[in-house]
Amino acid sequence: MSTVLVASRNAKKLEEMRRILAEHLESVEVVGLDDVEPFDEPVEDQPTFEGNALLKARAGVAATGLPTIADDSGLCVEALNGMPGVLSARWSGPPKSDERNNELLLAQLSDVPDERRRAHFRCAVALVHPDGREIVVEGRMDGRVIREVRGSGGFGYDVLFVADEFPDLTTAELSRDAKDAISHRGKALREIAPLVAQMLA
Ligand SMILES: O=P(O)(O)OP(=O)(O)OP(=O)(O)OC[C@H]1O[C@@H](n2cnc3c(O)ncnc32)[C@H](O)[C@@H]1O
Ligand SMILES: [Mg+2]
Repeated sequence: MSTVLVASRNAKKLEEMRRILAEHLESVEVVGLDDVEPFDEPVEDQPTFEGNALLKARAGVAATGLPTIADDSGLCVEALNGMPGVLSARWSGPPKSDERNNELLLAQLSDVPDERRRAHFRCAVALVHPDGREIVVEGRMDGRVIREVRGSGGFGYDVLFVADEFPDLTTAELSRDAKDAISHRGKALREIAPLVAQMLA
């Protein structure tokens, strides 16, 4: 049985990653950052999701010697020219708070009419092997930002986001399976799962 490290500090994101990988990866043990010796995690200072995902995965490999998967993701709002984008996690400043991020986003969009509230989530998943091989895949989920928070599932901006596939529910109101089926993260991880199996074989 081979082992892969999933390098995320976001417990809810990690939970999504673990369950999607578990469904699509057999005989691979997935460990998290809490299961390995602590190490200095990199500042996510890259301009792209791909760049940050690679940074996090390479740091995991360097510190642990384990093949490492990392996700970098965010919400891109058309009326904000694609922001918060790679800055999504700390959009309202440190310390990271989903609640303050959502309040700020609502305030920024208060005068933006319904027809201009299009947005999409993006996610880059990087897989880095200690032998130097690297793969990055991306996923995307399209929808819009609503005017008040709704729902208690998911994390981050899910309470404000309605995906095109389920126009009456926020992604925080979807079942886990429904979110995974359409999410940026679900798409990227389902694409990378067979490549993880190949790389570890
Ligand atoms: O870097 P790690 O440790 O993995 O955890 P993080 O939360 O900092 O993750 P990112 O740097 O990739 O930032 C992603 C942010 O984008 C938002 N986000 C990403 N995917 C999301 C999703 O599925 N639902 C809601 N918000 C999401 C949310 O605010 C996240 O904190
Ligand atoms: Mg982060």
